[in-house]
Amino acid sequence: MNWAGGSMRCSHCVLSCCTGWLILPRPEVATSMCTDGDQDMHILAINAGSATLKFGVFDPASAMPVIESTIDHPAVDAAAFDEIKQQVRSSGVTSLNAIGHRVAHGGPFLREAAFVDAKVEHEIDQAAALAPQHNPVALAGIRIARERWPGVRHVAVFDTAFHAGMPEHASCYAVPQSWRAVGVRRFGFHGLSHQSVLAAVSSALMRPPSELRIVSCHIGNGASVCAIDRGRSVDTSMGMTALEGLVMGTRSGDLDPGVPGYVARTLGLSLVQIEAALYSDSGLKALSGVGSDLREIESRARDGHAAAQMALQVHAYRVRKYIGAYAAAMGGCDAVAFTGVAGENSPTLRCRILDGLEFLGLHLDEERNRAFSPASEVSQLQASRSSVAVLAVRAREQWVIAHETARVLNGALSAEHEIDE
Ligand SMILES: Nc1ncnc2c1ncn2[C@@H]1O[C@H](COP(=O)(O)OP(=O)(O)O)[C@@H](O)[C@H]1O
Ligand SMILES: CC(=O)OP(=O)(O)O
Ligand SMILES: [Mg+2]
Repeated sequence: MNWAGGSMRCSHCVLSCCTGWLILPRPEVATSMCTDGDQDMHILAINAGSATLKFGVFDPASAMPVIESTIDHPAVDAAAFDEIKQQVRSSGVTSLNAIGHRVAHGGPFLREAAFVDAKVEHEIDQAAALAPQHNPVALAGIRIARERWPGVRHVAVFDTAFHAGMPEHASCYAVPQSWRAVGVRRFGFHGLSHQSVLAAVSSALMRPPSELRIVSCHIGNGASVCAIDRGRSVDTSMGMTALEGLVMGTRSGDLDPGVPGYVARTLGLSLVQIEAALYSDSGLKALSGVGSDLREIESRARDGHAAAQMALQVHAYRVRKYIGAYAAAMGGCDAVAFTGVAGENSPTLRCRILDGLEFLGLHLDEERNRAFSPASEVSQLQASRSSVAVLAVRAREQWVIAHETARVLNGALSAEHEIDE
């Protein structure tokens, strides 16, 4: 295997021209060719989201997972890890080189993937107030995994890292200096997903990241849009917390900052109650009245359920506004990409969102849109007359976690090697 400069390089992988960026091996050539005779490496990647727990075992030299699976509830507990361990065992993997954990918020100091030690654990814990639905769960996962696989190294991989270089005009809130001094600023999330969209779009369009202005839309239970300008996140819809931006399964997204004060005074709600309502009882769940699952809401809307139809319109309108705003932020847009479980699986969602963006030169091909299956990894969905590419991309967060974990592991191994010499 070719490891250079602490990041993975392989002559058979796509995007090898884009040194320094995530390189996704093409499935048809990656398996075995990239290993160059070295022993297989097995990395378990764990991605605890707000609605689902996804995991996979990867050999970082291969695009194909050894196993990849989703547990359809967000609980990260002993039972979930029994299930993971059992699936790892039945896949034939007998030992793991490392375990990578997705951690949503790295706080102000953790700007890249790192081994989990006491200091890193402390920072993840400190950032829990900024990601209350995610960081405590990730920490719980790290602690259970440490018990289940003693002796294996654990790496934390952060959603916020991809946005760490966001320009100040996008990361800054216009609030008093004393607030900014205690860390009130925008961070952004879903970085692993947006990072893999960048690689997939670049590969599909056969253009390097340095030539592309991409609006990446990650839509699952949590959802965010990212403006990726020539390889760099220059803005994203989530901010200091994962509450800002799009309408989500149970989260409100953007809100007039005057609302919390108003409902506190008129409804007598405490800050804790307001926060809980904005995280867990808002979004599609509040608007539709039939729960937070987009599949169910789309089905009810088809049957004429008025609140479900309204919820879908508000949801799509918010995404559409961000696409327009980010095209303006980047001075144009070459590609709009959809990823995340809902973004990949729902052609009607993509259609609703893009309806009205023809002024950008963006035209969807209905047939291609309907035909996309996440099994095909990435597909172009634009009509031939469209000057903006439209893509659906299978989210590869677990793969990015494994890739980053391997990078940290190999960095440490080569440092140990240098010391030995
Ligand atoms: N086929 C589908 N069509 C539309 N939405 C879907 C489909 N399958 C799942 N979803 C939505 O995706 C959500 C789960 O998204 P996911 O990205 O796994 O969640 P998380 O935010 O926990 O990472 C579900 O709650 C559901 O609303
Ligand atoms: C940050 C976030 O909302 O993540 P998820 O979509 O996995 O819940
Ligand atoms: Mg997720």
